[in-house]
This record gives sequence, structure tokens and C-alpha cells, in this order.
Amino acid sequence: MAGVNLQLRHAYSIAQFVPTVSSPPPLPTQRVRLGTSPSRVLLCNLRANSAAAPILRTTRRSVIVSASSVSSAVDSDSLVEDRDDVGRIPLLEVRDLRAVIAESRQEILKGVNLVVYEGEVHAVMGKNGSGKSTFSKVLVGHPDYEVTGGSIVFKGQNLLDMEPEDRSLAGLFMSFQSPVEIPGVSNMDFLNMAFNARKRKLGQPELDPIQFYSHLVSKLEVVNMKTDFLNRNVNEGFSGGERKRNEILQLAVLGAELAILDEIDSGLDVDALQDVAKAVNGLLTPKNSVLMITHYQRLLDYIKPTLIHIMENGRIIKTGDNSLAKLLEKEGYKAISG
Ligand SMILES: Nc1ncnc2c1ncn2[C@@H]1O[C@H](COP(=O)(O)OP(=O)(O)OP(=O)(O)O)[C@@H](O)[C@H]1O
Repeated sequence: MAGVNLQLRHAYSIAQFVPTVSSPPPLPTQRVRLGTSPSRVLLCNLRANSAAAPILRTTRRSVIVSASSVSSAVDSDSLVEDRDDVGRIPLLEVRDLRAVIAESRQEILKGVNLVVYEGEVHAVMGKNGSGKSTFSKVLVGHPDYEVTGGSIVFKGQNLLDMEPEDRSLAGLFMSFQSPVEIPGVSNMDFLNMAFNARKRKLGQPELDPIQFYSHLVSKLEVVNMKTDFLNRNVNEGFSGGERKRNEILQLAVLGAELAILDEIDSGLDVDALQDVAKAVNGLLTPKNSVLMITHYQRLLDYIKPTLIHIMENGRIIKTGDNSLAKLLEKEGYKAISG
């Protein structure tokens, strides 16, 4: 693979440091300090996930099942409306969200409706190519997509009016399917800068490197990562599973009101899956919520969802409880989409 080099860019407001593929990469041999907004650096994932990181989609399942067995699945709107929501304020409210690929104008999201309340865990499942990742990327403001209709309200604010960086600082965290490397930037520096940027935004005191280290070590224990990873450059040479753990470390360190986890279980061995799930569960509070995209019931055995949504062709077509995922695991999507 060609190397990934950090280059200063001004084309997008989301990231001044955008990893781009370049010919022979002069890999940095020493730690560099970034003279830019750390949350922008954090959001370089947005660009990199579309431009530099290859996304492999090879699994397409075909299963024959009986539609009559969908006892737990109902139309999403009715189940969402039936919830005991009296007096509760939605953390995230998505209404009739439509989005196209900015370049080709192809419509991918065709009217997504979803409401997440504080303290809830939502899982989005669906066949390959149904629009799950696009949905999560649109939530964080990925520049590859343009919203053409509908609304997204996060903590009472119109998310669509906010730059990706501001969405992140407002408490939206996204763990990408393919976390990118950031050569030349140590994990420790990266986390410290991003952490302090959020503190500044919240009007809270920043931590100096020594205070931050103590904070960080406690979080390392949560995700069961060795301290060695702090001095390594972000994701550089990390295995797939280590990258996923590192994403959860970022979440643990930065905190977020809503964590969007895109296939956090992919590529994890059984022990790593349990560690990651334990860490995510440990971060859940009555105020924090998780929206996770997954293909497999096994993750939901560890992180219990409040609701499961099935996405098909850019819409949520069913919402149900955990039995919906069990049904899918057993019988496949034909049980739902016919
Ligand atoms: N930037 C893009 N350029 C071209 N096509 C895109 C782009 N983003 C999404 N698509 C297309 O939109 C559709 C939905 O993709 P998306 O990644 O959201 O699906 P998904 O449900 O997450 O799939 P998977 O389960 O395989 O990860 C796919 O057909 C994909 O090829």
C-alpha cells in the first residue's frame, strides 16, 4: 500500500491535516506537534475513510426464511412512538433524512427516521449496501454526502447547521469501520490535544500532560491496552483488532453523549470483542447513548440494545427488540424484507 502522508489542506473545514496517499512517503521519524485544532485532526478520519482507506465489502448473504416468524418486528414509526417517552428529551432526532453522494448525486438515504433518547443503545443492522455507514457518516458531516431533505436534531441543536468539527465538540463521536493511520502523531499527543479541545469547548479546565497521563492510564485499563500503544503513532502498524480497541480508547478518553460505532466488532477475536463490549458498557450512563452498526448478534449479546433497526435501501424498515437480531441470525433478511 502506498504510504499515507500528512499534508496541510484548506479545502475542507473539517481537517487541516488530511491524510492523502502520496508517492514515496517520507515517514516521519520523530514525534510532531500539530499546530492546528486537534478536533480537526480527529476528524481527518472523515476524509481518510473515503479517500485513503480501502473498504472491502465481500459478504453478501442469501437466506430463505418464513416471513411469519417476524413476531418482534414492527414498523419502526409505531414502535418508536409507542415507547414510554413522556417527559424525555431526545438526544438525537432524525426525521425523513435524505442524502445523496455529493459527486454523483446518487440518492443513498431515502427518508431515515430514528429517535434516540439519553441512556439508550440502538443497533442498526441491514444487508450490505443498505446505507448504514452512509447514515452514520451523514450524521457526523462527511463531505462525500449532501443532505437533500429532512432534519437531524442533536441535543436540541440543528446538526445540519454545524460543521463536522463542531458536531464532534458537541459530543458526537464516531468510530469508523476502517480507522486510519496518522504517521508522525503519537497516540498520546493526539488524545491529549483532542481531549483538551473538548474541555475548552465545554469551558472546563484543560489537563497538563502529567494530569492527562493519569487520566489516560485509567482508560487504558478499561480497554485492556498496554501503555506501549501510547507512544506509537496513531494506528500505525496496529492490527485490525488493535485499531478497534484504539477507537474505543479514544471514546473512553474523550467521552461523548452519542457514540456511533460502525462495525466495531469486525475483525475482533473473542477476547477483544469482550474487552471492547465491556469498555462500551462501562461508558454507558443514563445520559450517554450508543448507536452501533453491526452485522452480528454476537455483539448484541454483550452490549444489550434498547432497539434494533433494520435498514434497507436507504430507509429503516423495521424496528424491534433483541429478538429481531436473533431472528436475523437464524433466518436472514428474507424474514424481514420478504
Ligand atoms: N462515496 C461513495 N461513492 C460511491 N458510492 C457510495 C459512496 N458511499 C456509499 N456508496 C454506495 O451507497 C450504498 C450504501 O453504502 P453503505 O456503505 O452506506 O452501506 P452499508 O449498509 O454500510 O454496507 P456494508 O454492510 O457493506 O458496510 C452502497 O451501494 C455504496 O456503494
